[in-house]
Amino acid sequence: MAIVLGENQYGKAENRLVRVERDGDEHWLVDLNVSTALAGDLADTHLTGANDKVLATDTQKNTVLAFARDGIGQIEAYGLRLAKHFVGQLPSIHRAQVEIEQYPWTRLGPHSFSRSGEGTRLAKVTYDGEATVEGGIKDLTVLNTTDSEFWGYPRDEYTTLPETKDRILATAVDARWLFSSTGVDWGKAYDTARASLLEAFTNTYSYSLQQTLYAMGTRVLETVPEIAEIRLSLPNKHHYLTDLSPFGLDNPGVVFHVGDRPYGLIEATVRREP
Ligand SMILES: O=c1[nH]c(=O)c2[nH]c(=O)[nH]c2[nH]1
Repeated sequence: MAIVLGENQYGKAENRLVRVERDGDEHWLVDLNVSTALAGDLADTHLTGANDKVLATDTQKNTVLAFARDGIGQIEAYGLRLAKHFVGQLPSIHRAQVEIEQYPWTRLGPHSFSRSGEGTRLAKVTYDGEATVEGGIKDLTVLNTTDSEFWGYPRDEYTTLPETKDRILATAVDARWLFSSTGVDWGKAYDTARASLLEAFTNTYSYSLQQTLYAMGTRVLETVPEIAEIRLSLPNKHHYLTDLSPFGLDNPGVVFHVGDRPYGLIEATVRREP
C-alpha cells in the first residue's frame, strides 16, 4: 500500500495588526486579523525536509506588516496585493489565499475609539494566476420584536413547539459573497451589501427565518451587481415567552427567556441564474 501526501497548504494564521493614520491630532484606525495560506510544489518539505521551496511563515507575517506601512485601503484590495505578491515571490508557490477580518471601531474623539459590535467585515482572496475575491460580514446581531410568525409545519409524535403568530426573530448574520470580477469599488459594495442585509431583515414580514434569509440574499444581489452569489448562515436566536403564571402574573409579550443552545441554524446560498 503506497502512502502519498494529499492536499496541503501552510501559512501564518491570525496576524493581528493595527494601523494608525495620523492627521495632526485626528487619527484613524484600521484593526485587522490576517491569515495567509500558500500552496504549490511543496512535497519536498513534507517528504524530505528540504525547505528550499518554502516561503517561511515568518516571512509571510513580515510581508503582511510591511504591506500595511503605506496604507491598507479596502481589505479586498490589500488581500489581492498580498496574494499576488506571494505567488510572484517563488516559482514553487502556485496559490495564495489571504483571509482578513476587519474589526469595527466607533470614534469617541480625535484619537479615542470604542470597539463596536456592528459586525466584522470579511475578505477572502485566492490567487493562482486568476483572482477570486469574496467579501462578507459576520457577528452582525439583529432582532425584530414582532412581524415574525412560525406556523403551518407538520406535527408528529415528537412535535411540542406551539405555533406562533407573533414572536421575536433574532440572529447573528454570517454572510459571504462572491464577486464576479476584481474591478469593484470594494468599499461601496460592502456598505451597500451590509445596508441591504439590514434593510431586508427589518422590512420583511417573516413566516420563517428561511424566508427572511432568502429576502436578505435577494436584496444584496439586487443592489450590488458585482456580487454573483451570497451564502448566508443564520443562527435562530430563540426567545421563549416566559410563563409568569406561577407568580400570578400575565405575560403579554413582555418577558422572554433567551435560549443559548441548541439553536436552529438556517443556511442557504442565493445566486444569479446563469
Ligand atoms: O424560522 C424558523 N424556521 C424553522 O425551521 C424553525 N424550526 C423551529 O423549531 N423554529 C423555527 N423557526
